Amino acid sequence: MDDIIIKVEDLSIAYDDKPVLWDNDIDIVKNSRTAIVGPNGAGKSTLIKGILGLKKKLSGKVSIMGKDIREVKKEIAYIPQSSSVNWDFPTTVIDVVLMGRYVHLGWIKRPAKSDLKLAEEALEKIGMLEFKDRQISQLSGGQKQRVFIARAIAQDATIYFMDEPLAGVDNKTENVIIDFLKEAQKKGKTSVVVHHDLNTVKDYFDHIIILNKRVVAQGKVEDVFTRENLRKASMVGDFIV
Ligand SMILES: Nc1ncnc2c1ncn2[C@@H]1O[C@H](COP(=O)(O)OP(=O)(O)OP(=O)(O)O)[C@@H](O)[C@H]1O
Repeated sequence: MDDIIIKVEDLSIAYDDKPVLWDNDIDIVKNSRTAIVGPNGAGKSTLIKGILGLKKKLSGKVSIMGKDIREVKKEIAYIPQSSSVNWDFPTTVIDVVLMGRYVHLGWIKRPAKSDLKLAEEALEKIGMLEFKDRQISQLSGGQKQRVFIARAIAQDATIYFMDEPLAGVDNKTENVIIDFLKEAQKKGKTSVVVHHDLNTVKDYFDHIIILNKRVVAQGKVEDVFTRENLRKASMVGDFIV
């Protein structure tokens, strides 16, 4: 039996009385690289927000590492959809990465030299150290996404949630992100990633949740990533599994 790190029971979420997730039971396997796939409007972002307690539930229960989200916040890194972030906010690259350290700071709430060192190392890892004093508004889409990855690296979380981190990024950034996910897995971490490109699912992930308001299938990529399940989620298109 696989170890379950996130357990979702009976989760339903609605916007203005319109249900977007309905009665979902989901198990996320510890130390997996799990993709969430589904057509536009399937509720993928809403599922992540529901798990993280950022959206009010109509019903349901979520436990992470056997606990309520409020007790395990330090262990969780969340990279939201790039388009939902206000990139005009006046702040520098290094300050964004340092935010990853804030969950670890005590009541004084000021990053120490060691935090700065970790933030710089994270930027170095993703090839962005030379941009550390730049305003985030002055970065390309791929560079912005890499800064978010650096923030997640600096946080040193146990579970990484990413909402379409590969949307609109260049090849180099895509490789940086996938290398990060694979390296994190080697260190025992778990990642849960909203993903659009069905052609790369098999290379990038080992587990998958196929969603269309309800979970159509979940499990190992090799077992459930089938044409039949994609069809059930209305998302085969011209894709051949
Ligand atoms: N703040 C909101 N208020 C009202 N409706 C919303 C809100 N956010 C999302 N929705 C609706 O909920 C449904 C699910 O949205 P969600 O963003 O979770 O889907 P998704 O699967 O992530 O979609 P995409 O692949 O297009 O990003 C959609 O019909 C969307 O229009």
